[in-house]
Amino acid sequence: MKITSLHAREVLDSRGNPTVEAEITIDSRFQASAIVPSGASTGEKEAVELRDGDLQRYKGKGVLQAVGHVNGEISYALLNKEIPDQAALDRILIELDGTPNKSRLGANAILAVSIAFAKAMALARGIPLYAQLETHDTYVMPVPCMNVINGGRHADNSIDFQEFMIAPHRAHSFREAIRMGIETFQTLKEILRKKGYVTAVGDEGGFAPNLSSNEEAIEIILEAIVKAGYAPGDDISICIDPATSELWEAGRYVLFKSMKGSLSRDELLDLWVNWVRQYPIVLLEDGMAENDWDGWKMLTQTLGNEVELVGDDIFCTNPSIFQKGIEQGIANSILIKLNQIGTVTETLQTIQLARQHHYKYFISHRSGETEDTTIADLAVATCAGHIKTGSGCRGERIAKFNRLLRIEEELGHRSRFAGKQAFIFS
Ligand SMILES: C=C(OP(=O)(O)O)C(=O)O
Ligand SMILES: [Mg+2]
Repeated sequence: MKITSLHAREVLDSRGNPTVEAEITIDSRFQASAIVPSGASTGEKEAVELRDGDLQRYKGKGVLQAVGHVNGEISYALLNKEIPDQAALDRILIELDGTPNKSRLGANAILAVSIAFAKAMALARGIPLYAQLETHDTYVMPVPCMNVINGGRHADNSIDFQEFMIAPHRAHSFREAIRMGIETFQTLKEILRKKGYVTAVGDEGGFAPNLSSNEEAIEIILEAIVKAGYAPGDDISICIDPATSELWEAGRYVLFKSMKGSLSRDELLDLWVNWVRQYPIVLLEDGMAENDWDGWKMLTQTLGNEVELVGDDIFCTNPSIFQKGIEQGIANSILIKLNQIGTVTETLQTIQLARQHHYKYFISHRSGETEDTTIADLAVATCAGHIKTGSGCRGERIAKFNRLLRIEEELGHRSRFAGKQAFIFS
């Protein structure tokens, strides 16, 4: 296989910020493109997203340097060379960059090329992207964990915690799960409207009302589940990502939006214990901050046998940081975001590590997304069992749901819906 053309350009993500799109042609015939997403509540150890910093363009957020690296150095290294597979391509990109965090060429430049190559290889082999990423006889369709109430950095409202998701797990298929989730989402909208709350949405498409407390977010979602005709816990459970690294300040958790006060790690732990025992919560992501490893250990020791504890900011999809976390008994699940690490190969390595150590892995979008649907294929390819990709009213999130609906139809009897088993304690 030879890359016969490679071109990048600056396009926009769902927040209207520039991002990198790369277009690759293999053997002059197979052309594919990929666009990288972008986070807002990013982990400190994520691979570096290169931004121009030129305040005259897009308030410093342009990505022309990263685009230039694809069109210049990266093209020069790749064009017309024999590249047998993804691992070989990603090795060249990593070595060319030469830094531990992809800060020279930019993880946005590198990942766009890495994903576009995977797609072009799939075309060249005449197989779907999910089969190119991992080939199995049968696949697992993921439970869509739909973020129906947004807070934290993803919405200008009164809620401290970033994501309140519903997981419609008691379904026979992905198609049915989506219907259950959307019915609940639309019922939630009616309830919010009747209570006089705004029904405008946050970055990931969940509603962003000014609720009176963080608990009210859970209570109102439970009300919507019941009103939509489903049983909380049996049919639809709740997942939360409070994104607590954003709250961590001088050794305390500052709830700056709701109570203008702060909690110690023991107090925050108490809050999670109460919530997990009181509500049908099956998954808690980033329940402690990335720089609070002691808090994470306490959280895992206390709740690690009751609920899926997902590490996002603390692991950054990075196999060596994750390895350390495993050794220290932190979490029982890892969030997977391709752009936190910057290549397809390293993402798959991290997933492999999770499998070896019996951790769950949860595939995720970013709060700044695009029409690129690679994560839908990644979730199916790796039989991850669950995916979070927003809610039911923003095109860049719906694009992933629609891709999953098409994959399920295409696979027919070669797929089964994950159901509640997707979560570590079902
Ligand atoms: C998706 C998330 O948000 P962001 O993309 O802003 O990091 C997250 O924190 O899990
Ligand atoms: Mg998170």
